Amino acid sequence: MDALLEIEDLKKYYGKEPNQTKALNGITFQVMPGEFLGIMGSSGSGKSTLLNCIATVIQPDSGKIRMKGTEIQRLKGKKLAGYRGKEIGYLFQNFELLDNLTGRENIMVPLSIHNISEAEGGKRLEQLAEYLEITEVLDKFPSQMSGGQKQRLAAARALILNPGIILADEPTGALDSRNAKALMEKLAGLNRDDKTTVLMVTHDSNAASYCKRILFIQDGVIFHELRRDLLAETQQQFYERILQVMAQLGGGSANVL
Ligand SMILES: Nc1ncnc2c1ncn2[C@@H]1O[C@H](COP(=O)(O)OP(=O)(O)OP(=O)(O)O)[C@@H](O)[C@H]1O
Repeated sequence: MDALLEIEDLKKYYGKEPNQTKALNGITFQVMPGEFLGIMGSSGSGKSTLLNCIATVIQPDSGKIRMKGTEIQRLKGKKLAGYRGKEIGYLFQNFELLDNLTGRENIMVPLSIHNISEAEGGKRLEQLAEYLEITEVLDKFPSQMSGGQKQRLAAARALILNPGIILADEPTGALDSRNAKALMEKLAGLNRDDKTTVLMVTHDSNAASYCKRILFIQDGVIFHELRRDLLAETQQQFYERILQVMAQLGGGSANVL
């Protein structure tokens, strides 16, 4: 099977010597179609920089990012807009909903940007709303919703155009544990049943235990990988392995595992 997303020797340095930060210092990995991949690491390890490079929010200094074989740094104009809007769905920590639009209108934003009619997108909207349990807030404004409802609504917006991959940056960061669990169960369900590919950055070991594979990054490089044994390992056992790696993070990659 061909990889959906390929990251090859990605580097991004901020500032100049002697005060340079090597946020990404040669990161290489692949995301296969249907994967649920987590990226973990302590604060400042380069996680958001990585996601922002994939989302084309920032340009890496060197290395390659390929989506379905196409090098995204070469995309321009319509093709770049198509990649940003249709190939990736972005889920942010702080929801990033538009306060003066209703839930339904927020989910429709990507449709109108890409000139897709309400009739065409409406059916998927209703299905997503039902699955994500947000039907009752579709006509409310974000200020009238709970944090969990806002994030599930943001997930519907990220999914409305059926993107190749969901990029989630600390999606449970602003949620209490009950809402975090509800969101992760929905994302895991979409991954399992619809084969939605998810790449998620998180600090939260509980959220990470829903992933099938986790890359741990430290000082801009990958220093460890965990893969869940889906047949022999419970989610709780995987969670405990994640905690073991996290406990050693911050102690320097040389003495880990
Ligand atoms: N625009 C910038 N200018 C200078 N340094 C930056 C910039 N953005 C990030 N950095 C530095 O690059 C490193 C990686 O930052 P990044 O935000 O990618 O880490 P992170 O793992 O996402 O952290 P957190 O978990 O705290 O969000 C950090 O040392 C950070 O201070």
